[in-house]
Amino acid sequence: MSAPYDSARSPGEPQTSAAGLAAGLIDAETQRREQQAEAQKEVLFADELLPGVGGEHLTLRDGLAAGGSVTFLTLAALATLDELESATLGILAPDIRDSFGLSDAAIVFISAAAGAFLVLGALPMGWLADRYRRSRVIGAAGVMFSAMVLASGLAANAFLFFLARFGVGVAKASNNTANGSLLADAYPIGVRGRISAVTFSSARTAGALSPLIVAGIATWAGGANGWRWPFLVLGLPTLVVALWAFRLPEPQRGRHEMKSVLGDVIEDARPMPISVEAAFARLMRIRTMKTAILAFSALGFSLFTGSVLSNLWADDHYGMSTFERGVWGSVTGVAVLALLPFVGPWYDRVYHRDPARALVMLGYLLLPSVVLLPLQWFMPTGWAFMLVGIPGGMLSSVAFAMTAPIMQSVIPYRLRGLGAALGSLYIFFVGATGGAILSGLISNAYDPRVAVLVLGVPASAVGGLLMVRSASFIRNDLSLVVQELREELDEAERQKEDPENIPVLQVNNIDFSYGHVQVLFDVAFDVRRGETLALLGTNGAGKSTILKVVCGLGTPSRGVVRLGGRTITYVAPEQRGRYGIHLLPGGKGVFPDMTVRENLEMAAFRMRRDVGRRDQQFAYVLDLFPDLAGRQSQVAGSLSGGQQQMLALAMVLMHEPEVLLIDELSLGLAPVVVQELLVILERLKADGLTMIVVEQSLNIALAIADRAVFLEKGQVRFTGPARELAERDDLARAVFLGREGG
Ligand SMILES: Nc1ncnc2c1ncn2[C@@H]1O[C@H](COP(=O)(O)OP(=O)(O)OP(=O)(O)O)[C@@H](O)[C@H]1O
Repeated sequence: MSAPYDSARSPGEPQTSAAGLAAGLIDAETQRREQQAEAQKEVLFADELLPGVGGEHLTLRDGLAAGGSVTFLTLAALATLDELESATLGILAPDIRDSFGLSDAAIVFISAAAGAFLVLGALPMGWLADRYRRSRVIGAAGVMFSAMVLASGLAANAFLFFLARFGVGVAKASNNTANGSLLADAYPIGVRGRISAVTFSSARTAGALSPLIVAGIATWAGGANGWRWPFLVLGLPTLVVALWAFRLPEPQRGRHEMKSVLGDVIEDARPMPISVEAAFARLMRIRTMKTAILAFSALGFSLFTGSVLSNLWADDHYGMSTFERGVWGSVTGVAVLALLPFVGPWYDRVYHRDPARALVMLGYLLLPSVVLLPLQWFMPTGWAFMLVGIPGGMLSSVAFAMTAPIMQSVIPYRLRGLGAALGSLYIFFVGATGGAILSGLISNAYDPRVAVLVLGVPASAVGGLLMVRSASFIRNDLSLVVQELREELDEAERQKEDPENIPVLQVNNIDFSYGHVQVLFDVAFDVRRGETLALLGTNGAGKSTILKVVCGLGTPSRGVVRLGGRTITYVAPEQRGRYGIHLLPGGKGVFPDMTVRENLEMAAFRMRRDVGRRDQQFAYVLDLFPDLAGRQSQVAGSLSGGQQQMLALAMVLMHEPEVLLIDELSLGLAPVVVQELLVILERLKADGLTMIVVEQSLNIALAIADRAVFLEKGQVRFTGPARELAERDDLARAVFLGREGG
């Protein structure tokens, strides 16, 4: 790779001075930034074309009817039953400690780790939710939850108890990921706020009742083993609901977005598996999502530790009794529950008119705490302290309840499970864990009040302001959702009209960035079966980057890659390899200390179980490269540059590629070697192989390519027959200049 080349200068005016070169580079970078700023500003569609915006306002009843209320009731029941046992570890800690002969530190460790397990489970659950029938994932997670809760009650020793709690945490992670994803596809966009509010209320109520129920069952059972009974009693109902969940219908992914934007639902009968890495790379490019996650992570610093710190302060500073603090906790809990029935419908109404406004309003719900917190913590009496604390707590909690609907609207529908997992990782690991550690340290060094003032107040301010800021991105992010859906519809229609003529590879509307630097802008081209396409362009134009995007080594921030009509944008590189996309990278691509034969055997590793096919492929490759056939025992590092390039090509061919991507075929090779390589490529072409060849030399490209794509500064400037490019003086000259300059 090399720095951008100033293609505007003519061959007669070489820029020899360092200052001239620097000026050229600064110029090129300024142009790129302008291009990037322009691309990011772009809001492509009017508000009423965005998913879930405009049109008729839906009642909750109509919304639920659209997806059948069974799904909602089952998932709300699961979330609620999960919460019913949430107080077990807290309430029963002394009994469990005595029963297993543990120290205080050990039981505290098990309780704290149980929270972390929930976060650990988010990733696998999200991954499963994006790949498989969600009803099965939810059913299996429910059965696992139930079994693990029962196992907690039956555990014979502390280690088994710990393992059971690990299972409970992991299984519970399905609530945020798989359940959320299923709800989003089961019910229309217009009721997401209300659905989330009702589920949240129901789970919160169960959470509030949990201590009472757990303590009640343990007391009723009595004795040294009384602590085991709450687990045994509360584990069973989940099993019944989980078995029922297996039967829930599986709605098509993204159907409500499709209906809202396209008025129609497109079937994707054979969706490709999604890689976690690509999904995360794509998700972190959704600016609304990124900012909202950061907002809630910041807020986590005050949200998760607020209650503990307040209780400590109420006890130490105001001398409030446990009972008084209990009453206060319940009043705050009830106040949140009282507000939720209003906030769900309110969110849905505002979002329906203007999604950006919904985010601004959520940000505003978080900001009053900036004033209320300091006020609360300097109150003269305990009761005043409690009373002033209630409104801030209420507002933050209801804003938190609306995280799910926000995420569901901006995350691409194929990535909902992993998107929710990413959100959980940030919010709980950064917000909750980071908040807990810092609050603990500050609180120990000073007191809880200092911890809240130093941490809680800025966290609320940052959280609220980030939320308000996220509002400025949502139109753009939703526009991208619309654009992707429209592209899918166009493609579905094209495939229906002409099913015989689907390009083997499609690259559509691709934007790609390295960090914050965007280097591809709206790149699009097709490759037909058996065709050879040359990718040409100035240095640094983005040719190698396109190959990375096609073979999965880079995830685009926008756009689609398809293989044989199937979307592979988020498919892992090794999986793409299995589907037939292979890259021959520029530079040395062999193991220098191994012999030629060993190199080829490494490449044939995949076929180790199919000896017949392996031998056949060996024969094919050795026939193509007779020079290598005679050097099989020679160490690869001792071959000439050209022979090494041939060996690298032979190794890629051992994988039986369907689409072969070749980066810089002729780089650093003598013309005579390049000629030999061209003869081989001709033969591969005759054998029907589809190829994309990145080339600096126009002559070489013209010699092998049927069609050419010319790139400049990350944009396609020309697509057409290769010989037409040769006639385009302006572009052809840039390639030659690039060659000279590179
Ligand atoms: N890993 C990377 N991190 C950051 N920037 C990168 C990275 N790789 C490439 N770039 C930049 O991305 C732009 C496109 O690079 P790319 O290698 O795709 O261009 P190219 O057309 O293949 O050029 P060349 O023929 O010089 O290799 C260039 O500005 C380059 O500096």
